[in-house]
Amino acid sequence: MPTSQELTQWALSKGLRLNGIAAHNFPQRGMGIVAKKHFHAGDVLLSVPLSALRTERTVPENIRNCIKNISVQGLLATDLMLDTSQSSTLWKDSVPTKEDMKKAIPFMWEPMLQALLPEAASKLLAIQKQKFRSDWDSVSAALPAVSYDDFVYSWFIVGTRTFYYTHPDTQEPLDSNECLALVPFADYFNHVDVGCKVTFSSTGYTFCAERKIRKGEEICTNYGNHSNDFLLAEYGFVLEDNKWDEIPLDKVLLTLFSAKQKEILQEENFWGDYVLDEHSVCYRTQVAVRLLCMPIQTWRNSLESGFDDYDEYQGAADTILREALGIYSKAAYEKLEQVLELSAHLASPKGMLGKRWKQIHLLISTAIDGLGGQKLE
Ligand SMILES: C[S@@+](CC[C@H](N)C(=O)[O-])C[C@H]1O[C@@H](n2cnc3c(N)ncnc32)[C@H](O)[C@@H]1O
Repeated sequence: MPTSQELTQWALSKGLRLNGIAAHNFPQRGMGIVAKKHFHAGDVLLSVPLSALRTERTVPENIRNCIKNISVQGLLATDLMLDTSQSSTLWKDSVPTKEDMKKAIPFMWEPMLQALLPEAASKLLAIQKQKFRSDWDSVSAALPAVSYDDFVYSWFIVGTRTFYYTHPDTQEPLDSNECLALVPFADYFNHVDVGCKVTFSSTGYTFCAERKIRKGEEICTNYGNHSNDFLLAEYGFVLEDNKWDEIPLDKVLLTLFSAKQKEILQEENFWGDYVLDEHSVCYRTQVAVRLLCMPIQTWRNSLESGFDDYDEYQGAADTILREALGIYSKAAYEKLEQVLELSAHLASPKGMLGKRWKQIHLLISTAIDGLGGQKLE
């Protein structure tokens, strides 16, 4: 693993401007960025010129031309995998190893562990599998000597480290999933729910302090307002404190509605996408559940005038929610028990899955308590 000084020198040689920050190894999080001095809100921490980026256009033509129908992530991964240039060795040596990734990234887990993922993470995994399969088909057809294992590793190194990027010449981008760039050194920033300010312009990326930062503190960015299920599936970790966390409720709620009620909710655009966050169930959920306890015309009138949280139907709506959440809570508890039975040699996935199911169980229990229900085990 290169030293912090070596990485600083390497970054400077690529034209980056570091203002009192350095790469640093943090326990449980791998490489991150540390403040070497005090900062005030608004201070510039790091500037990265466009010339330092790895984008679709920096991939050598011989690679670009020989692979058909590949995503930008797949193309960057192929380039990274085949890159033996001296100038990127140091950065390549600083990113997590294949073994680290195998422990953290659910895509690389064995099916028995994948089956223990929460619903939202599992759905994301299914999408990844489809996207990866398509890229792998294209790469293996063009470059038959490439190893599957190496490509999976590179694909996730890219997936966990890219920033939103569009070339200055690009008009309106069609698909934001294809607007990607690797930003070496800046990709050492770890994630928090509210991170330092990142701006992208025609000259590159600028990272600024969003608050006072003390010397010695870790400085993080925000990869997006993601739930912990998203972070788990896409990045291989979950946050302890995450103001954006939420869990889907469709599985326990959709079955409660009759065909007629489903039709009404679909007509009014309130069918599905029900979620629970750390405060309460979402507005969509409240509206839909009211349909289960209100006369249809009263429900329609309320839809126009706005639902009053404390009207005469609140108690009935709470009872329905309490029962549905109770079922969810029991299922979460059973999953947690299954996770706790996993063998000790699976410590990393076991720890992460256990943490996530505990968080889910707590979210549900807190919501039930908020409805006046009994505290759950
Ligand atoms: C963009 S990289 C950040 C640098 C990375 N830590 C490294 O060692 O190179 C994203 C990866 O860092 C790790 N990471 C980022 N934020 C984290 C956090 N808050 N807690 C634990 N791991 C985190 C995850 O492994 C994630 O896939």
